[in-house]
This record gives sequence, C-alpha cells and structure tokens, in this order.
Amino acid sequence: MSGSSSEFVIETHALSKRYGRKLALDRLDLKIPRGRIHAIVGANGAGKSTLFRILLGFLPPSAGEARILGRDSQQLTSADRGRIGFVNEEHTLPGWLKVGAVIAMQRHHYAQRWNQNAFDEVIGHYHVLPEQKVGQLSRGERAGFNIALALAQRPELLVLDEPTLGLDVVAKRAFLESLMYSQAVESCTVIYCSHQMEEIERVADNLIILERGQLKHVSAPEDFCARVSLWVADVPFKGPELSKVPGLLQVQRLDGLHHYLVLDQDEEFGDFLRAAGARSVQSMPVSLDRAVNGFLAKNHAAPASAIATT
Ligand SMILES: Nc1ncnc2c1ncn2[C@@H]1O[C@H](COP(=O)(O)OP(=O)(O)OP(=O)(O)O)[C@@H](O)[C@H]1O
Repeated sequence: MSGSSSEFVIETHALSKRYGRKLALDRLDLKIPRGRIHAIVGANGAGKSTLFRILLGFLPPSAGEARILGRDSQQLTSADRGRIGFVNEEHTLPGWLKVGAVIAMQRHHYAQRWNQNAFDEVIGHYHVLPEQKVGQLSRGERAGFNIALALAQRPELLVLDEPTLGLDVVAKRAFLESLMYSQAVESCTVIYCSHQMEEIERVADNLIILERGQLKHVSAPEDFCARVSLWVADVPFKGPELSKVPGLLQVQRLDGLHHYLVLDQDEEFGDFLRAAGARSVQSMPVSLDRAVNGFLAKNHAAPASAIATT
C-alpha cells in the first residue's frame, strides 16, 4: 500500500504496550482519517505518549500493529520520517546552536520540501532573532520556533504532544493562532495531544478519548459535549441512591441543591429526579472541559468497563 494514498494517517490494530507489569496500551484499535485537526485526550497515564512513541517508531509494540501514513511504524525510512512533523512539550532543539544555523540546517535537510513562506508566516508571531542561541529563547519562543520549523518541512502529518505545556496565556494564544491561521496546516493532518480543553475546543475537529490504553470515544468535540448534561435539582434529603442514578458521572451538593453530571440522558432524566422527590429540576449544557473531566473522573473511580461508550 502506498503511504500517500492511504485513507487513514494512523491505523492501529489490537495495539498493546506493556512495561513490566503495567499495560500502557490495551489492544487499541484506532483509525484517524486524513485531514483536519484531531485531539487525543486522556488522564495522566492513559497511554498517549506511549502511542506517539510507537507511532513514530521510537518504541516497539508488545503486540498488535501500528501504521502511520500507511507504513508499519517499526519500519519507517528517513523519507517517511520527513513526511511527519513532531513537536513535543520539551521543544528539544540543541540549545547551543544559533537560530539562524538551525534554520539553515533544516532548509538544507528538507531541500525541495522546505516551505519558507510557512516558516516566515509562523515565526512572524514571535520576536525570534537569527543571532540568538536556541537556549536563550523563552519557552513560548521555543515553542513557536518549533512549530514554524515543523510546518516548513511541509509535513503530511503533524504530531503535537502537549506543545503548550508550561506556556503562559499569551504564549499559548500565539501558539494556537500560529496553528489555526497557518496556510500550511490546511494541507496536513494534525494530531494534537493536550490536557487543555479550552484549546481543544478552539482548534480540534475531532476528539479522541483514551482511558487506560483503550479507546473510549471518537466524535466532533461538540457531539461529545452534547452527550453530557448537568441537572440541578432541589431534592429533599440525600436524593436518590447514587447507584440508581442513570448515566451518573459526578454529583455535588451546592447551596442545598444537587448537581448531577450525567452521560447520555434525555428529558426522562428530569422525570427520574421528580419521581425521586425533586421539587425543581433544571438541565443545562456543559463546557467541553467539564464534560471530558467528568467523564474521565468517573472512569477513574470505577472499573474501566463500567461505562460502555465506544
Ligand atoms: N518507560 C516506562 N517504563 C515503565 N512504565 C512506563 C514507561 N513509560 C510509561 N509508563 C507507564 O505507562 C502508562 C502510560 O504512560 P504514558 O506516558 O503513555 O501516558 P500519557 O497518557 O502520555 O500520560 P501524561 O498525560 O501524564 O503524559 C503510565 O502508567 C506510565 O506510568
């Protein structure tokens, strides 16, 4: 199969990774179609970085298969790697090199592929000078420099592993804008891993939720939000027994009212609360942050199989 004709940029089949007694990826079947921005989210330790390391060929799987741009991830050639841009939170560039020297090296390395316009467009958001050493750049500038270099290599696939970790609000915004408004992004597929839901809400077309190395949900972010709702009810005493509350993700008691965060419930949930004695019931939508974090917190507290969601 030719890489560029493949319909999916990422395809894993029964992919598992075990570190000693720890199962980081658990028979993961994941298909990410070509084009657009895909966000991968999951709690700490869900297996996101492990997945990226296997996909980029830095780590072998324990079992199963991983393909990237149509190629087996364990057999990537340097030409295949040239089609993939990777930016991670560490922004690992040699600190002693001058910015101008790094640019010259990359331009030479990527030769025909190098897209100077894409580089200029992104680096224009940052006050980075060619005579500065990479180690002298601020975290935000280094993140910007990295994304500019990655986009200039005209990648078919751009993998971003928590690229805004540790950046302040201004630097985060600059980074996201350089991503969202770059022409170069339009011609590639972006896989973005982050814990920042407000970022994901702004940039992602597709939301992929991993939990304990398994796939839990795939859809547009707004469709996931639509599955989660918050119900505020004036229920006397303790309210219904929690094990009987359908789709329950979280419950809180605030100012004498019960707040139920629930998954996949419709108007009948209001009837359930009224039958449990609620005097008033009000439902409201939630932000992506609340929806995802409620969902992940629930799965933390219960066995992974407690909610069947895929
Ligand atoms: N080299 C290793 N040796 C042993 N266990 C590891 C190793 N790398 C990762 N793990 C374990 O595998 C699991 C998945 O880790 P991974 O770094 O892939 O998660 P993550 O989703 O990227 O987490 P985070 O959001 O915290 O970065 C974790 O439980 C972690 O402790």
